[in-house]
Amino acid sequence: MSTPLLQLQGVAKRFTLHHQSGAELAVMSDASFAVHAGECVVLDGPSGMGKSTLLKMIYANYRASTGHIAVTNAHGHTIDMTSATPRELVRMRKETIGYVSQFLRVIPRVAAIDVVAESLLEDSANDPQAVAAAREESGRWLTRLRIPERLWHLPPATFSGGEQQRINIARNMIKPRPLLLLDEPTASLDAANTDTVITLIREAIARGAAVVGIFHDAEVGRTVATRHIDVTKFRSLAA
Ligand SMILES: Nc1ncnc2c1ncn2[C@@H]1O[C@H](COP(=O)(O)OP(=O)(O)OP(=O)(O)O)[C@@H](O)[C@H]1O
Repeated sequence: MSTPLLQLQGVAKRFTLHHQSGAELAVMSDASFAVHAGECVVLDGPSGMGKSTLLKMIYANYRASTGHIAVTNAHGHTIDMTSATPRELVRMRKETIGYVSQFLRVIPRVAAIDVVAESLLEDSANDPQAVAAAREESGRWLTRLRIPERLWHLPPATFSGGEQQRINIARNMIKPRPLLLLDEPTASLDAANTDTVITLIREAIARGAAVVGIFHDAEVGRTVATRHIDVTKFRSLAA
């Protein structure tokens, strides 16, 4: 079988609770699995079991306490996200890993169309044609996700929860990166937009992306999953 895009080996996470005299909270131990191109792995398990923590460790927002998280980058090289340098992490996030977090981290005073286009604008080197193409592509994503045109030139800070979630999805999916992490991407969406996001995820899988997702709505998870992993099995080892 081909090299996995993502491989976790013996990943554990313990939080040190500084406001509780440094007590340790063991959330996960010995998480080991691989995800290949064209797969959509859905993480299952009750609330508080560590699903979001696992995505944050893959994206290296949280540092794994032990273990290795190997991600094959856009150039075919493997980077261990547990020991990558800050420079490598920036590059991995730019080129290789898309991450739709639960909440949009709003960039003050930047219009929605440019918030969505940011990764393409960064690649444009200020070439006017490339900048125009990036904004056009952003407009297509905004249209697809039913963001009314009157909002495109406003900063998303005051948008509704569902609008912000759709901006976050567009912003992180507009550039077709090889690995896509999705943390409850449909949690605030109505049925029509949920269907659109399901279609977008299927398109990402069809182009060969590896997807790892958490879905509040189990039915949505079942619809997009090519495989399920119950994180409880990683939790039961943590004591
Ligand atoms: N930064 C942190 N500091 C301390 N504890 C944390 C931190 N982040 C997460 N935790 C704890 O880790 C555990 C797992 O949290 P996590 O958010 O990963 O669960 P989850 O399975 O995604 O839950 P949900 O389905 O409710 O979103 C929880 O007990 C949580 O309180």
